[in-house]
Amino acid sequence: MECVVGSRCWTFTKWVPLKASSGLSLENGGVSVGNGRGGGGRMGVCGRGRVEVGRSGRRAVARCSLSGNSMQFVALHQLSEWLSKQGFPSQDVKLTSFGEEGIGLAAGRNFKDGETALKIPENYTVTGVDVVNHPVVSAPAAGRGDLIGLTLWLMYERSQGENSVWHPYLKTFPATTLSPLLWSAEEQQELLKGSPVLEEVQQRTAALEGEYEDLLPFFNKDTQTFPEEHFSLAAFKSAFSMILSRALYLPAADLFALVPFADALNHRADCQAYVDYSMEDQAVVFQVDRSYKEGEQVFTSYGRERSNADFLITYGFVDENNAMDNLELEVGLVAGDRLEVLKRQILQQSMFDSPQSFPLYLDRFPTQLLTYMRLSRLQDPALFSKIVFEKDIMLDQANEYEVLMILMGECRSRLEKYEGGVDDEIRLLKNKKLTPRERVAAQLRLSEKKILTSTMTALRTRLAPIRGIPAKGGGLKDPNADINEMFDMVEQVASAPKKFFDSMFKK
Ligand SMILES: C[S@@+](CC[C@H](N)C(=O)[O-])C[C@H]1O[C@@H](n2cnc3c(N)ncnc32)[C@H](O)[C@@H]1O
Repeated sequence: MECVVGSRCWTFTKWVPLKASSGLSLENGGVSVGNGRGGGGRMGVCGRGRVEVGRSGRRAVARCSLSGNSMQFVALHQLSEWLSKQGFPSQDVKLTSFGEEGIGLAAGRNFKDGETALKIPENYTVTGVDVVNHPVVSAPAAGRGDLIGLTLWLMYERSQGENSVWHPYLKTFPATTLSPLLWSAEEQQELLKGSPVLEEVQQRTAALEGEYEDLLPFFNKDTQTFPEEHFSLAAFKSAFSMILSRALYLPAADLFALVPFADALNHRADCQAYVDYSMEDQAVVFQVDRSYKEGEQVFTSYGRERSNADFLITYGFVDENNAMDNLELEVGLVAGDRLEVLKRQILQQSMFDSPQSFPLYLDRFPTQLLTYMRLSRLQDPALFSKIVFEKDIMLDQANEYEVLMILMGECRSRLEKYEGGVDDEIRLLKNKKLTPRERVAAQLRLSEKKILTSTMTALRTRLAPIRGIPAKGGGLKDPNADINEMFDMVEQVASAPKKFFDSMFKK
């Protein structure tokens, strides 16, 4: 079977014949397939019914009670056994339970930076090709995206229970994810109140429900093949969020794939290594980007430029160490500006639009955002020549003051949409009784509020000398006394910024 994806072609020899076990080993809480090289490292069974997984590198790995996790433990064992029988090649990593992050991969030996930790032949993966060739789901999946195709595949294979050839693999998937796509409308409203992600979650939920509506005629036509129990809206959403969190996008093949072992890799913010397809090896491969000691959890990156909102929707977690976490700020030219045509030309030359989005990070925002705003508020065409998007050049003080105050007003009005401030979220997160959904939502709100408050601090620092706020060792004369009063009002009065700047910020 051939699958042509652009210029890249993936040829599949589907499902390999059963082979004798190539040496399954089940070691001290970690499960590996193959020759079992590596031993148990620092992991060890401690006492009756407890698997202690000790400190693993930089991360403390949770202790897991065998009684609590025994089903998962057995499932991992069965997966390894099954893969071995299928001739799945030996890997130098072990499927292991890692507490909060769920199952992950532990190094089965010491790794040096750049070494290959995973090489999984393509015939052990599930992709769009399997969906197209599937006797049941190929029809409803036709013309839909890869993710929906894989969702239908998962729903069907799940509905087959132990009769599915994939049962040992599917059994190791977590029961659910914390993606807000699975929350009720009320939970979305309540837990994401104030966050810009709420609208996105609502839109995506509606799109998902629309997709299901579209599929219903297929399901209703043959309720024996598609029983309500396994093909309900809830089952569809659950399968979709599972695929969203597990299917790996393989850039070199330009497709999504379910890949045993590789889809157990957890994300770490400072990691750059990612899973990809190797044409040469006809396999899915993963090279580590640092050294690991045997037993340490091996990490991947789920994407370097992704916000926490994106992580929450896709994977159901918020990464507190995400240096690329950001909030988008959309700005535009002022409607009715007499210099609009000229300004538009200047924007176009630098490949900017109106409206245009810019990211606000915890510790920075782009110089281009300030330049854009300076241009948008400028009324003296003689200063146009000073506009350089990559450089932080103040055009004149009044313009600078206006721009900084507009940004300040926008941050303030966005903060006011949430309930409580940063401290309230920190306090809330100390409450051990929070549900997992409440916890991830509070983590997200906290990360967003922090971005807004730190942006406001940065703006105040820029504003201080312009406003004539005394610096250490001497007073500054206020050069903007005449407009100060007006902007003070803008910063203080909650409703004023919105009214005043509505034309600037396109919602
Ligand atoms: C591709 S799967 C990885 C395997 C998964 N841990 C499991 O138990 O099957 C992605 C899921 O792992 C979890 N995960 C991965 N990285 C994480 C992290 N840094 N923090 C919290 N959860 C993480 C999330 O639940 C996410 O939806």
